Amino acid sequence: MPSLGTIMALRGKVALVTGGAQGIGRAVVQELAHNHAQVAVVDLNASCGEQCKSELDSEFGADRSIFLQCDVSDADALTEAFQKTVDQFGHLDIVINNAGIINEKDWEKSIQVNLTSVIKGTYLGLEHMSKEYGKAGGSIINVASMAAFMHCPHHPVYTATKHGVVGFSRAMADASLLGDYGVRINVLCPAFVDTPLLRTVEHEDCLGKFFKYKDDIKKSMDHYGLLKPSLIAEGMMRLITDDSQHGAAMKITRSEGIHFHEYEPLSP
Ligand SMILES: NC(=O)C1=CN([C@@H]2O[C@H](COP(=O)(O)OP(=O)(O)OC[C@H]3O[C@@H](n4cnc5c(N)ncnc54)[C@H](O)[C@@H]3O)[C@@H](O)[C@H]2O)C=CC1
Ligand SMILES: CC/C=C\C[C@H](O)/C=C/C=C\C=C\C=C\C(=O)[C@@H](O)C/C=C\CCC(=O)O
Repeated sequence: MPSLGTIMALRGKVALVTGGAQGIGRAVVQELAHNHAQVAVVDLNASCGEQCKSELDSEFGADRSIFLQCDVSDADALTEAFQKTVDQFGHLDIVINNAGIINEKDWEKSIQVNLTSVIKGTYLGLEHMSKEYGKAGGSIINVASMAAFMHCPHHPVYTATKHGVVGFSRAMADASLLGDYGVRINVLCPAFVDTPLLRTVEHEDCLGKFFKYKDDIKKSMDHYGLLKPSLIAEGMMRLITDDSQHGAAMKITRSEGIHFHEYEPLSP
């Protein structure tokens, strides 16, 4: 049952979630709609996106969401998705750059989706929310991973992209303070989560030369355990609704639950 405070915080708010049709993004979309936000589901997968939209319409009504098929690595398409969201709902308050892949074979694609698109999505979010553009402010959450605090030998480029997402997000949080953007920027770092992404480690096309380590990855998953997408959505809602959170790196693990990485403070 959503808290009254959360509903009050999100009623009338507009959120854009990339990779919102499945997995973690789908759980976040569900929680946002459940708390009376309007949601733009941005995803490459048309069938999953249409299914997601149909489910949201049935539960919350057709005016609660839109589905926009988009490859986030296509900068023009992502720009158009942001604009269509504002055209549909009138404004934008929350951006969640969540879409991500594991592909150590086409590692350039991994960088495009996991890092370049997060940077572009952050800048697009600022164009539609930052006071530097005459907008009303908002919140951006970028999705990294616990891989950002480790050196995973089985997926090194994925690991690099997630390290990059953390570093970029915290740097932009500091820039937002210095520039008085009025936009809070945080990063969410889950451990292993039970989603379709984990199935990609079964495919040589995704792990490439590291495919021979797939059993080691499974041992890691067994060791650290799998989280439910709903717990990640719970952490996401805290970052969205807690105005004191800015420049935070939220970690979510089986061992520690929802907690934060300790850093030096941002610029005074
Ligand atoms: N599943 C896990 O164990 C963990 C996942 N993460 C991160 O969480 C985020 C979401 O991952 P999951 O929900 O697990 O994955 P998922 O594969 O279940 O869902 C990802 C969604 O993103 C979409 N997507 C992929 N490439 C896209 C593109 N180029 N343009 C638009 N949409 C695209 C997919 O169609 C899918 O609907 C990713 O950034 C991932 O790196 C972080 C830590 C752990
Ligand atoms: C093939 C990759 C599959 C999924 C992608 C996912 O993003 C990768 C996660 C990689 C590592 C997960 C590590 C989980 C760690 C924990 O659960 C912690 O309890 C303990 C480990 C280290 C703590 C390091 C720290 O907190 O700084």
